[in-house]
Amino acid sequence: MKVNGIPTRTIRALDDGTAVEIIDQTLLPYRFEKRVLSDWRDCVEAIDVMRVRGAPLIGITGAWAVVLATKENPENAALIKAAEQIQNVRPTAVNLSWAVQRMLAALLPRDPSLRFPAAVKLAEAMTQEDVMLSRAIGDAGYGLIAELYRKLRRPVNILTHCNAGWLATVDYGTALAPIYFAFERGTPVHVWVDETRPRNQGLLTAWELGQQGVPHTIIADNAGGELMQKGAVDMVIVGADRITRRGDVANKIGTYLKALAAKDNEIPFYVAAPSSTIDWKLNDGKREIPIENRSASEVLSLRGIDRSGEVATVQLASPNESAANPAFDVTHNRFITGIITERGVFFAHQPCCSLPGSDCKCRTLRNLR
Ligand SMILES: CSC[C@H]1O[C@H](OP(=O)(O)O)[C@H](O)[C@@H]1O
Repeated sequence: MKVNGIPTRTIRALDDGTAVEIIDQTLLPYRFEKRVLSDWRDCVEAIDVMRVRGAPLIGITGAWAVVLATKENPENAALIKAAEQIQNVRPTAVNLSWAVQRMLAALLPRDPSLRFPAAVKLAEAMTQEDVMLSRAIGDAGYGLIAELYRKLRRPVNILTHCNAGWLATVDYGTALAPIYFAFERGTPVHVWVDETRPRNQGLLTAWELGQQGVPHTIIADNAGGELMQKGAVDMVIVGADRITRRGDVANKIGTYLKALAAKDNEIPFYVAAPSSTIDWKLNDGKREIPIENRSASEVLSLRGIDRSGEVATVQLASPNESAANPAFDVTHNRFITGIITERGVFFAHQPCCSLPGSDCKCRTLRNLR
């Protein structure tokens, strides 16, 4: 997508893969600054403190971290040890472990002396693949927005939570991709943007939408239910960090509450994600998806800019307060209308799939496998 009119991606390789350049998202929306990472440990730090964030993007960053680890030492022991540290930085998004394991599976059978160029080639292919996946998700989701517009004959009001835009991927995004496609194709939309405490990724979403000229309004996380009850929300589209084979979805904390409110107000609730976000090993999301617990300080403080325009953190709570900070929650498939993937819109488990010997071809997730 564009930043000040210039096509920009969140990550790109430099110097034949011996370094990568990222956007430091801890400075957005106040400052747009890029950062060069030339050591795999810098990639680990960038994922941990969320200079890069968003399930697909941390996966791609993990892939490039494996490239840099291979550059440093392509021998099995060192590479496997580095990969272990890379994939364990953040546990909830399946994309990180998926990307690291995909790199290892391609590299370990090779002679160590040939691993670095192979790693660069695969990481580059995965980076391009992510862009294509986001575009396909945008196309698939656009149809849902266009269909709603045909019924409403007025701008479609879409609520989104956190940031699942191009900043969460290499380009285009997941939940925001259908919105960008609709806007670019002349279907009028307006986006309600949840601020998304405690890290306020909604400010990234607002910044992204503003850069593309998409109408939007920032709201407090707790305002979504009221807007839904007042008929101001026509659909919800959010991203995902991990989806189980029955369609339970882990996403940013607060997603579950929006899904409850949408169900109660009979508002379609869609999740947008590449099919690589589906963890086929898991079934019951609430029981099986690991939820990242982040530092209490993120809840007890707030990032912004001070009077001099410097990015600063201010203490919100009185000293010595304690806080719980689960970074994700899980929404059961019964609250999800559909999952927008690069291969079209799929649905959670349907009764027909349970019939003995059923080989139904309905668009349930299992037919995505
Ligand atoms: C396109 S997936 C983005 C997904 O990741 C975000 O989490 P975080 O900002 O902590 O990386 C959030 O869950 C988004 O929906």
